[in-house]
Amino acid sequence: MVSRQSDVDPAVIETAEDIEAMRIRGAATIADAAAEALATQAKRSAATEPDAFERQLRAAAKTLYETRPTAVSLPNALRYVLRGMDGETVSDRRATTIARAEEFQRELAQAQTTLGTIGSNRLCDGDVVMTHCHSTDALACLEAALEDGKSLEAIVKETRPRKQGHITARQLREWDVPVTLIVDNAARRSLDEADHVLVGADSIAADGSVINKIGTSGLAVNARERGVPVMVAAQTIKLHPDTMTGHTVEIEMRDDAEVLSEEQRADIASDAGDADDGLVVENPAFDVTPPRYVDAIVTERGQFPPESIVTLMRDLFGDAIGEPWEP
Ligand SMILES: O=C(COP(=O)(O)O)[C@H](O)[C@H](O)COP(=O)(O)O
Repeated sequence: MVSRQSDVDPAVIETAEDIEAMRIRGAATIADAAAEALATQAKRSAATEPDAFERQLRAAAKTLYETRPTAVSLPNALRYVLRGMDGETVSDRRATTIARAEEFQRELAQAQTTLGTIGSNRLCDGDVVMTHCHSTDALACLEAALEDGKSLEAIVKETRPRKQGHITARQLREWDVPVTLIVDNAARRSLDEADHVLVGADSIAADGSVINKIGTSGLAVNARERGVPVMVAAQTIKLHPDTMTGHTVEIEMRDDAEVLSEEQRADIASDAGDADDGLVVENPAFDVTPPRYVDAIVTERGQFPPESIVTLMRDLFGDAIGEPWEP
């Protein structure tokens, strides 16, 4: 539940609720919405003192941060925008925060385009690409390849329980790419038809592990067994700075109802009735793919073997990592 602090603008609360309920979803889209929300807070703040203004912005960042735990693009976006807040007056702080949020959004879009061009080089005319979930970074690679005149086909995993594969299929059909939609369990069988597995990421750890939609790790293991290369498309905003100091990435556990409706539950537990506490639903939203199953991580800074991602992380983040809302 999104907490409602009195000094946080209703538009920020609404964005936080949309992220929590997955009306806004996908790591890059979440980051973009979070930056936008901080800009809105800055624009609408009625604070008359610079310190009060800053407190409001930090409270807004905390509200946004607490929505979903796994996509590091969210705290990275909040940190980036808040670091730009500067000046001795409210109006200076407002202007610098808004400018920084806009800069962030521009760079995010640019990074995705650049990454798409880099990733498209891995794809050849006539290739068949298997996708999982819906990733705008992964789609950017396909879009760039199509713009290059390559013809592609896609095998799109449905991606239970929320079926984000449908969003991917819709986008690919808009681009006129032939799509074969499969249930998740058909992936190993269909890998024989695929030239690449292409997925996005919510977070990438310092050791090159890829945290992405549940099912990615099984897909990657199967792909390795079938000899199909696994490509991860992820802007550097997906790199998780805390993991450099040994922290692990929290995997979001979502509501049972995404997996099992009340009606289905009652059907399974018909003999035991409502009191059946022997029926537990587990609904992890993400999993961790070890680096040895990933062939390349494609970022806007180039493509990397997963084991070398830590060097890029050090370049980008140094050692300065704190909670995003902390000065
Ligand atoms: O796992 C998901 C989305 O999960 P959810 O639907 O639970 O948010 C996507 O693969 C990544 O977020 C990358 O997406 P993008 O490349 O668009 O950042």
